[in-house]
Amino acid sequence: MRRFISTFSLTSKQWGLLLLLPIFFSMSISYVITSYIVHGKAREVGNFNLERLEELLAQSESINQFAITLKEGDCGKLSEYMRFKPYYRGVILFNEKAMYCSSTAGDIDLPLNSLLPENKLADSAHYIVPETPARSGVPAIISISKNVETHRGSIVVIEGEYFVDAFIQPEVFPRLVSNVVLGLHGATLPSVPNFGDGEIISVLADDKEFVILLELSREFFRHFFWIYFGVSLPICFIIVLLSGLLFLRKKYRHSLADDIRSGIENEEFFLVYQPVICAEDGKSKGVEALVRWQHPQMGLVRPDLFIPIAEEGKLIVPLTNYIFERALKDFADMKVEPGFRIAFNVAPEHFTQDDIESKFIHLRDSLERIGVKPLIEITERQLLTPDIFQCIESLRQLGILVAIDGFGTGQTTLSLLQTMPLDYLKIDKCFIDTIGQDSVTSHVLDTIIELSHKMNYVVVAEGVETQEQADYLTSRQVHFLQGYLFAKPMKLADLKLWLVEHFKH
Ligand SMILES: Nc1nc2c(ncn2[C@@H]2O[C@H](COP(=O)(O)O[C@H]3[C@@H](O)[C@H](n4cnc5c(=O)[nH]c(N)nc54)O[C@@H]3COP(=O)(O)O)[C@@H](O)[C@H]2O)c(=O)[nH]1
Repeated sequence: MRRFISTFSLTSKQWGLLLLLPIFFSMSISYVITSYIVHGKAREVGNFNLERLEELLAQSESINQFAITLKEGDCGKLSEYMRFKPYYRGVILFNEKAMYCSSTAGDIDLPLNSLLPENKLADSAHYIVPETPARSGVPAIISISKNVETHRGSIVVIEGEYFVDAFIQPEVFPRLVSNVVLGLHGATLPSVPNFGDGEIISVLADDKEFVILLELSREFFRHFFWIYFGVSLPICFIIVLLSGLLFLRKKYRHSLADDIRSGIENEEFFLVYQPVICAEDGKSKGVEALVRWQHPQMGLVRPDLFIPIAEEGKLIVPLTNYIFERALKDFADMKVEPGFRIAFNVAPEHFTQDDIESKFIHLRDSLERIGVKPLIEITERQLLTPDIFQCIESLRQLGILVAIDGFGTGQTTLSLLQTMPLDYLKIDKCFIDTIGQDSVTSHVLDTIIELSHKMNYVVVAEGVETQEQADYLTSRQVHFLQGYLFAKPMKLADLKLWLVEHFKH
C-alpha cells in the first residue's frame, strides 16, 4: 500500500477534492434516494386514503339508495338507519320545494340552496361544502342522489374534518406528512388550507375526481436524509478515493513514462555496480550493473518503481540500450582481471527488436576489447515464450552468457528450466532468506540448487546478507554469491576503489 501511495504525490488541492467529492456525492445520492422514498411513501398514503374515501362514497351510494325509497313521512326510519354509521354526519331528504327531513334533526324545512346553489342538487355528484345546517362553519363532503321523475332526492353528509384528521399515516417517527388537504371541484377541506413551507405533492384519485394534497414533513425528510448520508458516505468515500487514486496513479504513470523518455535523452540515468563473488576463492569475478535515475525534480528514483513503468510504457528497450552504452563508457578505461563479467538486466521484450543480433555483437565486441564478458540476466517478470527461447539460444551462440534472474519468483517453472538454454541461474533473495529456517521454501532452495547442478548451470545466489547464508551456499556448491555481505551496489568511482582494494588481498 505504501508503495502504491508513494507512486504519486498529491497537492493539498487534490487531497481536498478527494475528501470533498465523497461528501458531495453522498449528499446528492442521499437527497435523491430520500426524495424518492418520501415521495413514494406519501403517494402510498395518499392512495390508501383515497381508497378509504372511495369506500365511504360507495357506502354513501347505498345510503342514498335506501333514503330515496323512503316516503315523506318516514323520517324516523332514516334516523334509525343512520344510528351506527360513524363517518357520516347525517342524511338530508329533499323534494322539489325544500329539504324536509334530516337523520339528525328529524322533520325540517330548509330551502333547497341551504348547502349548495339549488341547481347543483340536480346532479348526482359529490361536493365539498364549507358548512352544513347541522354544524355551521364545519366543512363536509356531500354525496347527492336525485330521482329525476319524482324530483325527490337525498344528500349524504360525510364528516369532512373527521376524515382528514383520521388520515392514516404509516407508523413512523417523525410523521411523514405535516398537512393534508382534500380537494374537489375547486373546494378544499379544510376550507382554508394551512400549508407551511414543506414540499407539497398531489395524489389524484383514479377517476380524477378527488385530489389529496400532502405537505411533506421536513423532519421526516431530514431524518431519512441523514440516515442515508451516514450509510452512503463511507461507501462514496471508498469509491471516490480508490477511483481518484487510480486515476491519478494512471496520470502519474503516464507522466512518469514521459519523464523516462526525456530522462534517457538527458542522460539522467546512471549505473551502480554490485560485485559478484566467487564462492570458492572469495574473489570478485564481475559486477551486476544496476540502473539508477536522478530525476530533476523527484531526486533519486528507485528502479523497482520506474522499471515496471518503463516496461509498461514500451520504454524498457531504449532504456536497456542506453544502459549498455553507459556501461561501455564507464568501463572504457578500466583495468579488470581477464574474464571479468558485467551482468545486465534485460527484459524479455528487449529481444523483440529487429536488429537485436547486431546490437549484442556490438556490446560483446566492445566489452571484449577491455577483457570483459557480457552476461545477460533475463528478468522473468513476463512469460518466456518459445520465440524468446530462440533468441536466448542465438545469444549464447554469439558467445554471450545468459542467466535467468530471480529464479522462482516469476513465471518460469522447474519443468521449463529443463528445456531452457541457459548458462547461469540466479536464485532469488527470497529463497536465500530461508537459510537457517525450517520452512517449506528452504527445501525449495535445495531443490533448485540440485536441479541447476544436474543441468550444469552456473549457480549465483543473490541477496546474501549473512555469513551463515554464504557458508550454507558454499557448502551446497553454489558458484557465485552476491549481496550486502560482500558489497552494496556502488557508483563507478567507488567500484574502482573497491576493486583495487579487493584485488590487493
Ligand atoms: N531491466 C532492468 N532492471 C533493473 C535494472 N537495474 C535494476 N533493475 C531491477 O530493479 C529492481 C530493483 O533493483 P535494485 O534496487 O537495484 O536492487 C538490486 C540490489 O541492490 C538488491 N540487492 C543485492 N544484494 C542485496 C542484499 O544483500 N540485500 C538486499 N536487501 N538487496 C540486495 O537486489 C536487486 C538486484 O536484483 P536482481 O536484478 O534481481 O539481481 C530489481 O528487480 C532489478 O532487477 C536494469 O538496468 N534493467
